[in-house]
Amino acid sequence: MHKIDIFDTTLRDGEQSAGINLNTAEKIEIARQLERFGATIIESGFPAASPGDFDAVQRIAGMVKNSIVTGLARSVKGDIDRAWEALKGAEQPHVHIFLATSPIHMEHKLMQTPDQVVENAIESVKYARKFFPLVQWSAEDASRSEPEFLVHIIQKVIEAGATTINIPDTVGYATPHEYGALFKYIKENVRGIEKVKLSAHCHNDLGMATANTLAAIENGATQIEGTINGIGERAGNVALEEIAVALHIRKQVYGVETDINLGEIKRTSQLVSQLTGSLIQPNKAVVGKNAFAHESGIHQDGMLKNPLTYEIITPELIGDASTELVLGKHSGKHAFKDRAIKMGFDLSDEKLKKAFVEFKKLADRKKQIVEDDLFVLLTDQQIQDKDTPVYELESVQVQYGTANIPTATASAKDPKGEIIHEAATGAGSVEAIFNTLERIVEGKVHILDYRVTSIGKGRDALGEAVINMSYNGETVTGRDVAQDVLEATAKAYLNAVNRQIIKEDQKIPSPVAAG
Ligand SMILES: CC(=O)SCCNC(=O)CCNC(=O)[C@H](O)C(C)(C)COP(=O)(O)OP(=O)(O)OC[C@H]1O[C@@H](n2cnc3c(N)ncnc32)[C@H](O)[C@@H]1OP(=O)(O)O
Ligand SMILES: CC(C)C(=O)C(=O)O
Ligand SMILES: [Mg+2]
Repeated sequence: MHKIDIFDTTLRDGEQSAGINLNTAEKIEIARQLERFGATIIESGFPAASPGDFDAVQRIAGMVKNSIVTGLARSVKGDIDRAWEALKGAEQPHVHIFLATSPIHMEHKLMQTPDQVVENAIESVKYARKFFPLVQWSAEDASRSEPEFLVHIIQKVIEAGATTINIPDTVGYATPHEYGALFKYIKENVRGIEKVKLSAHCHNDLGMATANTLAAIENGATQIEGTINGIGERAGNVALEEIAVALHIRKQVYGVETDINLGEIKRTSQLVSQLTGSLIQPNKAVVGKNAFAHESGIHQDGMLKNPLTYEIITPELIGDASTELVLGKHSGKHAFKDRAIKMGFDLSDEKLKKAFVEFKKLADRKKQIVEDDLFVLLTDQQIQDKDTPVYELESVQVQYGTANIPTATASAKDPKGEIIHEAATGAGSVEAIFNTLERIVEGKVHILDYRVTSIGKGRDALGEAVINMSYNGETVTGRDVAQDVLEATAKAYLNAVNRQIIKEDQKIPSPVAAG
């Protein structure tokens, strides 16, 4: 099995994403992490682009020891001089020169003839080799270039001293078959190609960057370029974490290895996302929030019986937390029971079945079921399962008017079975209810959070109240639903108090401690 190099361009091509602008401190932090991640080469910027980029490249070059540090330069002396100034302090100074080779770029952008482009390329590479031991030359827009011209110019730049040849699919135009064939063609037709590194650089405009990069590897690429999380110009570059994991999981197919430390993937991805402000789509391969989340009952059942049924990558491989069985409306009873047990509940099969029916109803209403929701639901069954005496609301009434002090009266059965009537005022109707109920229940209540939401649409929508409170020093959540939000509020209040009473009585674990 032979090794291929990983060229990370998160700090150069990645930063070319609309809306991303990293300062030097941020670039340094990412570069340090890329070194831990195991990138062979870190492209840290474009020194001629701005004083800030120059500064970042210079500082990273002086700091990083375990990866080669490079900077980009156009095919002009001024850019190469600037790159040398920034990179001369690096352990192994490396420069990356690019020049477009496609008819459209040569004619309309560079406004040079193909012969002028060849001359220009030779001159720059020769000039760079006066300073740099390592010179990478990139044929920008290679995938839309004439293959014969590409072979000709590559031959010339190798003779001029280039140590790496890069064949970019600059605009993400190639298909895997075409891109692989281009590598094969270059390998077969350029003399001395085996003496230099041959690199792939793919963009994702047609969503084929990963497939194209793997096709290049199958056809002899010895270096691949990309970014963390696939950030970059337009639709981005190939995501390095996808390549690294694909090469690992399917090593029998590709037969190559890298120096990437797979266990650093998650940390690197999160750091890049955080510092660039570029969010990762939840279903992103390898690093998306849902990459190891299983939502449907059939999959969850399979996962519980044997994780290999639905998991080809373990989260541990990339330094992620563990697999998540997300409970939602597609979940089944196996996953529901597993979670209930993990949360410390010991319900009879019959009660579990009832709780599951309630859970399905709730899942239809709510986008996301959180641990608190499950806790409420399971404790409700536990309340019915065992019979710990609790509070029961008999009635609640509120007097409200803009000219009056809001006043609430309420009646509730206490755990001893006695009916208690109380009244209190408050700054508003809700506070009046809270104050009244606090007189009914024994113990100290402190409201931490209170939310009401409507369930359903239209004038007859139900109101759901969720109250998070501290009751006798313990944090507990209560929830209830009613046609009127004030009634839902009073019920949710007593629901929270009851839950705490039952927890204490039946030694139910608190939701925070539950797994
Ligand atoms: C495929 C890629 O990702 S390539 C890298 C792209 N990255 C960037 O452009 C980021 C940094 N760029 C910059 O800061 C600026 O564009 C600079 C400093 C490089 C140049 O700025 P300016 O001198 O103002 O030129 P501007 O960007 O408007 O135009 C680019 C010029 O470079 C020329 N050029 C483009 N590529 C090359 C090249 N590889 N070699 C030589 N010249 C080139 C263009 O033809 C154009 O020349 P012209 O001014 O004679 O028409
Ligand atoms: C500078 C070159 C290598 C590039 O980023 C591209 O062609 O996409
Ligand atoms: Mg690019």
